[in-house]
Amino acid sequence: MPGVEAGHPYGVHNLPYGAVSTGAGDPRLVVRIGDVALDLAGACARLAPDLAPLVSGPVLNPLLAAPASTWRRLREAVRTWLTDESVRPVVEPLLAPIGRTHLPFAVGDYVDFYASAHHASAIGRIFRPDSPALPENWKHLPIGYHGRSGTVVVSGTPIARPHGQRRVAGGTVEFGPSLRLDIEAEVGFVVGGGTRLGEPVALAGAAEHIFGVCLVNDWSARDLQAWEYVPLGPFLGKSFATSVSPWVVPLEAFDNARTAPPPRDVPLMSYLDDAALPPWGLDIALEIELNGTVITRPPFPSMYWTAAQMLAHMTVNGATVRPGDLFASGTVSGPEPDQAGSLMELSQAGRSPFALPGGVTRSFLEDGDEVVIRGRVPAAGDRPELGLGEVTGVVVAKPALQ
Ligand SMILES: O=C(O)/C=C/C(=O)CC(=O)CC(=O)O
Ligand SMILES: [Ca+2]
Ligand SMILES: [Mg+2]
Repeated sequence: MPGVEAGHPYGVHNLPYGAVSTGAGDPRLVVRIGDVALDLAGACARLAPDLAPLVSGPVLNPLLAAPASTWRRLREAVRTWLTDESVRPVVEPLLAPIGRTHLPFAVGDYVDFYASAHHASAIGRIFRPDSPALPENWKHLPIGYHGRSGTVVVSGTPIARPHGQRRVAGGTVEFGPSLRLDIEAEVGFVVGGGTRLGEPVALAGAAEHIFGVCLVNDWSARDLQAWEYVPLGPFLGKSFATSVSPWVVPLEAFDNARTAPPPRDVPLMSYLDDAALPPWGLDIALEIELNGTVITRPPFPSMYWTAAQMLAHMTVNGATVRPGDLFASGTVSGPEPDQAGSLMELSQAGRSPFALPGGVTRSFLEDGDEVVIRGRVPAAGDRPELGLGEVTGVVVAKPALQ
C-alpha cells in the first residue's frame, strides 16, 4: 500500500473497522490503513456490490449479522484492494483522513468478566480481607456480570463523575459524588453471528462468533460499588459509563499473536477444557497513561480465562448472543505491582498513593484527570506490531443532585 511503510502497526495485516465522520456528516464505516481510512460503502459499491448493503449504514451490525465466512471474504477483498495496483484508481479517491471517530457498532448485551487471577486476588484481598483471595468458584468458571450496554461510549467521551450512596467510617450512609473513581483496563470482544435460544457456543466454534477485539475502560466507582454490591454484584458503581476504543481489530489479525494461557490448576469441565484446542491467549500489551504519565503496563497473556471460554460459559445455559454484543475480559492485571489494571490496586485502596511528576500523587481520579489506555501486539521476529489504538476519557464534575 503506497504511503504505509512496512511494519506500520496499521498495515494490511491489521485493517481494523471503525465509523468516522468529517464536518457535520453522518458516521460512515471505514477500514483504517496507516493513518487514513478507506470508505467501505464506496469501495464495496464499486468492487463488491453484493457486500455493499452490509457496510452502507453507520454501524457494523449488518456485517456482524452475516456469517464469519462473509467477514473473512470482506477482509480479504479489502486487503486486495489496498495492495493490487490494478484497482488503485478506484481505491485512492476513497481514502481520506480519519476525522472524528464514533462507536462503530450498536451494542447489544454487554457482559464484563473477571478473568485475571492477579486482579481478582488483589481485589479480593481488599474487599474481602477475611476470605480467601480467590473465591472457591474462580478456577472452575469465568465469573462475570451483565453490564449496561446503553452506557457504552466511544473513546474521547467525557466521563461525568457519578453520584451515589456510600458507607463511611462508623457506618454512616451518605450520598454524593464518588470519592473513589477508578479505571479498569480491559480487552473487549465484539460478537457476530447470532445463536438460537438453547444452543450454546462450543469452545471449538468460538471463532465463528468473535468478530473482533477492542480496548475497554470499565470506569468504576469503588465507594458506591463496595456499599451496593452485596449480594447481587456490581450495579450503579459500574453502569454510569464504559468506554471503548474506536477500532475493532478483526480476530484474524491475531492469528500469529496467540499465546498459551497459564497452566490450569483445577481440571476443567469439558465445555471449558481448551487443552486440545489452538491457544486463545492473545499477546496484547496494554499501557495506562494518567495525565501524560504511563503508570502501569498490564500484560494480557497473563489472563487465566480466554475469550473462547468466556463465550462458551456465557452461553452454556442456552442464553443467546446477538450480533453487536460486547463482552470484556475484566481488568487486566499482571503479577507485578507495576502491571495492575486499576488504581485500586496501584494505590492499595488509597493506602499508598502513587507519584506523578511535579510532586503530585493520586489514589483515585480527580476532576480533569485524563486517562489513556493503549494496546498493541508488539513486533516479534517477522511479526509486525499490531495497533489496537487507544481508549481515552477525561473526568468531569457533575452538578450535585441534592
Ligand atoms: O471482587 C469484587 O468484588 C469486584 C471486582 C471488580 O470490580 C472487578 C470487575 O468489574 C471485574 C473485572 O473487571 O475484573
Ligand atoms: Ca470490569
Ligand atoms: Mg462500566
